[in-house]
Amino acid sequence: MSEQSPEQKMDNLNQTNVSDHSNEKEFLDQLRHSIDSVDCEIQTLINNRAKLAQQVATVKKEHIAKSPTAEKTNPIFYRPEREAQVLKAVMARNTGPIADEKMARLFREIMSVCLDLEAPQRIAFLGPVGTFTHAAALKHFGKAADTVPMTTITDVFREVEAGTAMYGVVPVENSSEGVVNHTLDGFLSSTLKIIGEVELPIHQNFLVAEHTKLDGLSRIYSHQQSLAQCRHWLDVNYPNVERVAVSSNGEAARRLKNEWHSAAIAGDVAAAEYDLHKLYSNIEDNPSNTTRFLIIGHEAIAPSGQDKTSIVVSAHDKAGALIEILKPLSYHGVSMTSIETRPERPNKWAYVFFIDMDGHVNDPNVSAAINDIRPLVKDLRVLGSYPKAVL
Ligand SMILES: O=C(O)C(=O)C[C@]1(C(=O)O)C=C[C@@H](O)C=C1
Repeated sequence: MSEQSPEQKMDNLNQTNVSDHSNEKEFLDQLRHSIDSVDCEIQTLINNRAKLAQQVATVKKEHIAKSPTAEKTNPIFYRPEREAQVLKAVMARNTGPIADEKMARLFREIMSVCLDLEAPQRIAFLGPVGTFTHAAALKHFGKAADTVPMTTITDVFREVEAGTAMYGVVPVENSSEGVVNHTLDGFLSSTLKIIGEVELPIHQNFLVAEHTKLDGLSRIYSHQQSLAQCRHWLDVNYPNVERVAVSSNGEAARRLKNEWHSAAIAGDVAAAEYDLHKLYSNIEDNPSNTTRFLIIGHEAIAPSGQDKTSIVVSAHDKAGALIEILKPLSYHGVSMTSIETRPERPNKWAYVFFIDMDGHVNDPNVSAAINDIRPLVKDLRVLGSYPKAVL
């Protein structure tokens, strides 16, 4: 009899049901044996994929070596547009039973390891360890990246500008709290580009340590914003326990190490990082609360097929200036996805507008709209075109 293909073996097992087997243990052994052989194949295939990524790395290095001396730079291994395409393709062809997004997360980690083989990536993020920005960095780059906490948003910009970190991750807006001014202002004094975005649903957990005495809780630590996001839940469940605002959720989680009478409110990454137990999950009053983060770096990113472009413009101080700026977008059929205003320091009463639009700066309608805006403003800078968040 000819050897069965892995697919045929799977079909046979799927068609058998437990009750057909007089010996349950025998069936379990058979299933586990099949899992072992599938694992073997997956492992070989992942290593094959990694070898291909290593070859891609060689091509990238050779390309730089062949370029004229004046243009010689370090090869760029991280390609966000390609990663976005890979993840979208994974989701599009997925047939289950694993959900599309969960399958894409598995591939996210495989690509993270492949990129690490090409060249380890050092990523600065607004720390400390265990914050939602840390979670965003891991979600975007995967766990193989070397993520390094920074104390302030300015430090993240500096670290990337200096080249000590290749990329940075900073929060830019929260669906209930609004924009993060420090991040927008960071772009006014930096030449760094936006090379990607991450959206993270903000889910809060009620965390305790192994040594916590639940009947003696006297303090709940968290960042002020997180305490506010869980106010109703706390009023119902712990109305008489003191709420203590600390500098970050990561710091709240860290404090439980030495205190038996305290709990913390923080996300999954903090729970894992400080080995805490999730007594209650998803305790936020608004379950659709989401934070958006930006990835900052030096390079311009090629189109992925589903991109966003961010610009910052410094408007003339005259009536109707903003209306004039927006007209070319509508004329060229470019859809604006957000606009934020910030004071243009040091000039008193002058403003800059941060505008996000659909499309890549290489798209003819986007570049035509930007070219038409230029003569209408004092200054215009394209902050970057980058793939829309996939996961
Ligand atoms: O396609 C590339 O340029 C690769 O380096 C390969 C690969 C991958 O593993 O698929 C790895 C890293 C890049 O960020 C994008 C994709």
